[in-house]
Amino acid sequence: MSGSAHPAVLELEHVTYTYPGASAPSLRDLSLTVCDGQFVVLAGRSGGGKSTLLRAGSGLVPHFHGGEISGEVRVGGLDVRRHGPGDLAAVAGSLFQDPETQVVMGTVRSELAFPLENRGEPPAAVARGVEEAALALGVAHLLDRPTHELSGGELQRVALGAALAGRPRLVLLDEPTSQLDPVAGDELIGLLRRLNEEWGTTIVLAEHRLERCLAAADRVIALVDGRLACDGSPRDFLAWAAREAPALETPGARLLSRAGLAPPPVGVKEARATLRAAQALPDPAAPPLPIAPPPAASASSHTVADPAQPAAAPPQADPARRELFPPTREGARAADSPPSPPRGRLGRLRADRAPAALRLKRLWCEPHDGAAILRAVDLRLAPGERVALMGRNGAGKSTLLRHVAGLERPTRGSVEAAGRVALLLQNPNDYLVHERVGDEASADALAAAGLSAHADRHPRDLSGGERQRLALAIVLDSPEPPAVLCLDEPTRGMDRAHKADLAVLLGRFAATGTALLVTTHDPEFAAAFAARVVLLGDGRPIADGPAAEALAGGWYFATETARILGGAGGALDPEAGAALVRTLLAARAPGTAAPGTAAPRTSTTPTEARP
Ligand SMILES: Nc1ncnc2c1ncn2[C@@H]1O[C@H](COP(=O)(O)OP(=O)(O)OP(=O)(O)O)[C@@H](O)[C@H]1O
Ligand SMILES: Nc1ncnc2c1ncn2[C@@H]1O[C@H](COP(=O)(O)OP(=O)(O)OP(=O)(O)O)[C@@H](O)[C@H]1O
Repeated sequence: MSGSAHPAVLELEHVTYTYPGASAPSLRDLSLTVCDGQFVVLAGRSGGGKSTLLRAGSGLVPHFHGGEISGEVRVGGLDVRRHGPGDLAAVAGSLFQDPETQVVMGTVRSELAFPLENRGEPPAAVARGVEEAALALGVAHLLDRPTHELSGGELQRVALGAALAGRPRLVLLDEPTSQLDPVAGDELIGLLRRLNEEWGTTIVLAEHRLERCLAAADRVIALVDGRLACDGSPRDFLAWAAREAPALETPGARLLSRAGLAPPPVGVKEARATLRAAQALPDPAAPPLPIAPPPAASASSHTVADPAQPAAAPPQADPARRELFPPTREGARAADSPPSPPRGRLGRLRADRAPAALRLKRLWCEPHDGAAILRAVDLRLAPGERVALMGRNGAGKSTLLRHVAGLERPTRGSVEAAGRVALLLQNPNDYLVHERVGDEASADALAAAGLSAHADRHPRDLSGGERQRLALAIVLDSPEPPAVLCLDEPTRGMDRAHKADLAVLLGRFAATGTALLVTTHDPEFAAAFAARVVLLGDGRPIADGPAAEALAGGWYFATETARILGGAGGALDPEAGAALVRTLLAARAPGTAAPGTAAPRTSTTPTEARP
């Protein structure tokens, strides 16, 4: 794919790179050329080397990370060994996986201005560049806000704005949509496509959720264990994936997931047709919907534990833990799936009478200097309930979880939990305190997170997806399952196979009576683990109902869901795919409107008049 008439902007020649202290190279004899005007997607499962390749393009490898590099990397003709990130920034703008660490300035305006000022642009050009970037990224309303107050998605957009503000020739992006809501994610890919088509900007983008970006790409490079495994058009890539991925699989196949490969990119129109076809078919494999009482609450003390407290010493194996962390991943997969929650009106009645695992009563969060973030939120979770908390960037999801876990006190209203609340914050780095992965969590928890092989490494040296899984292992690692488990975007940076594993693990927690409250922008993951979706808008639930209704109906999810299902011709992870299809089909049960037309059920939470 390098035979373009356009000049090369990123060239790698026989590059082998090993991080300091690492036992094996993260890039192996990698040669490729990206030419001006290309839109390249980097694919490959977690740990394959995508971020390392992007770091080489920005000069962080080797200048910041150190390590050993052989071969040659040139960016805009500049040899990366002789030119550091400062020089290369004039050619390449970068968005890394953790916008928290990338955003350095105090306000959004100064963050967007920084790269332009750094280049010595006159004030008028800086002001214009800031305005353009803010408009393009939809962050103009945030310009004077302190960056430390921004939500995860807002921060991601600001970091990208700063990367684009100087109109670089090459843009390197590491999972730029991982924290964006579906609409913002689509807009971002659309924006990159426009930059690419109208300005000729070269895009190199690493993503796990290929269904969203593959249609925009004209070239896909797949890395497996640091080697170039495929380099071609999206069509070539899919053919390669279909051919090679099963061969990479262990029996029982998760199909394409081992290589982190996703379903074919289809247009939304085509996807909708597939969705309609799937809905028209009866599903003989769909299990009956059992009505079972939820498990009894295990405790009734009205306390909210401090999740900031470090986990107790690695616990001893006990029966409850064995149930949560079976010895091997395969064992985990073979474990019985969790009991389905009660369905239908009878189920809801029973759930309403059962003791709550969590109750929010007219919860308000009102900062001194701004509009209310949470507005009279009423929410009740039964023990074992599996709830996905969804909604656009800045809707208040993380703020809600922080209140549930006691990290923030409500300005009005109350939070009651029937025992310990465990919380995984959005930034995995907040949890890493030891020098060794093996010291961060017990061997069982590491095994459940698929990290046993990394026990002797430094936590900060893990790839983004690996670090996210480690933070999860730390939070889930305790002698007793918590009464309430809150996870804030736990699948960030995770490939499909690990997402499916997490859904199974969460199911086991729910089966022990833990209520799950999990924020996610990923409808596929929500379909795989959640029975109920609460959609937050403007600080209060605007829809609250069975996952099937929320995910299959309404404008918010229909496009995204259709696109994912559109590729379901055997390529979705079977578990997630089956759950999604069942969810969609269940949405057609008598009494529910057809997907695509159903208005999500509105919750009973009224707006409280503000004083
Ligand atoms: N700073 C580092 N020090 C040592 N090893 C590292 C470092 N960063 C990444 N690695 C290792 O290099 C390999 C490639 O990691 P990389 O982050 O490039 O993968 P990736 O494909 O981007 O993964 P993900 O999708 O999880 O972000 C992995 O084995 C990872 O553990
Ligand atoms: N101290 C504060 N003062 C004013 N506004 C704040 C403060 N902290 C957060 N906000 C704003 O409150 C809103 C809700 O933030 P929150 O992080 O809860 O959103 P979210 O739904 O989790 O978003 P995302 O999906 O992007 O992670 C955001 O617009 C954020 O900028």
